[in-house]
Amino acid sequence: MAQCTPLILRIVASSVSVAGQAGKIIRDVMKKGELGIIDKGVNDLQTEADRSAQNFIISTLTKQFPGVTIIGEEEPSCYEALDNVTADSDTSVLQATCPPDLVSVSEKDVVIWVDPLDGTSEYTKGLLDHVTVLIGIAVGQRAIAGVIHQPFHNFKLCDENKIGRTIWGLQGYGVAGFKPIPPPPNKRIITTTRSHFTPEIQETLDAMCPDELLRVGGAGHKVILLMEGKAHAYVFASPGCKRWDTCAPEAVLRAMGGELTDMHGATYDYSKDTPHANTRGVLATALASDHEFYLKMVPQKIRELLI
Ligand SMILES: Nc1ncnc2c1ncn2[C@@H]1O[C@H](COP(=O)(O)O)[C@@H](O)[C@H]1OP(=O)(O)O
Ligand SMILES: [Mg+2]
Ligand SMILES: [Mg+2]
Ligand SMILES: [Mg+2]
Repeated sequence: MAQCTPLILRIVASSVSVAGQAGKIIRDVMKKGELGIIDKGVNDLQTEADRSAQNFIISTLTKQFPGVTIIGEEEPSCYEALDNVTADSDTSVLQATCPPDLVSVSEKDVVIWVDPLDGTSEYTKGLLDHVTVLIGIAVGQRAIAGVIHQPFHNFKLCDENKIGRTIWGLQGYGVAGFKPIPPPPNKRIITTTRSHFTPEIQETLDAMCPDELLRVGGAGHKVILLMEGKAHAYVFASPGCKRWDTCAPEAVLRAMGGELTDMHGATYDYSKDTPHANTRGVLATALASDHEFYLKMVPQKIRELLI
């Protein structure tokens, strides 16, 4: 790969390739049927697919970008250096024009947030469309690029070449791998958690009076629903999500023209020493111009709880 290609494009190109390969690891574990489920806490599972996919992603990216900080969801005990990893890059990303303000970013400025398998609870239940691989790229405090790979997209076609899709986005460039569709006007469709529902989420949704509610798993999957025009807003008035759940979705959504913030309207910090928990919840909208409208409907009591 030409070293004159800006670092940020090289990281996105490698992340696109690595996410697709991690998706195959996730499908192979499901095919084998031995999920190796471990309980990490309350309503918080890990499987062999989470472990193996993270090991592969971090081994590969570390080898290519040794000066970049990489933070993954699963514990470092799951990470072993793999000698035989292939260091591919997606050539279409390398051909993209780098936004001028990102041309001279260096390795020490970058943090990569890895969620090797988002939607683990749904994965263990066979709700395979809800699963994504998330690789988010931050420069300083800001999520500026992201890759969302959906390993079981078109799974029913049974043709290995047509299974899975990868969407990537870069601030100042836009999104690729997918043609975004605007949500229907004059409607209020909200997507929220399937497996981490709480009375506070219910109270927030009641205040927002949606025409339709889509309860599905995964932060990546819900942002895909926003991009597909199937929902207007993603509402999670609860503290369970972490930075690796939102870094890639936030960057991709914003590159499309949407927005993702906490429930107070502030952006999360993605620098390397930041806390991992998204304690102030998540609010995402397909159209950034709608964001304020949804923010205003969050009950004061819920805002005070999410600090
Ligand atoms: N209470 C929680 N504990 C652990 N992870 C959570 C919790 N709430 C949300 N998450 C993470 O955020 C994602 C989106 O949440 P939800 O599907 O409930 O809307 C989940 O798939 C899970 O990521 P992961 O599957 O990677 O562990
Ligand atoms: Mg998890
Ligand atoms: Mg996750
Ligand atoms: Mg995960």
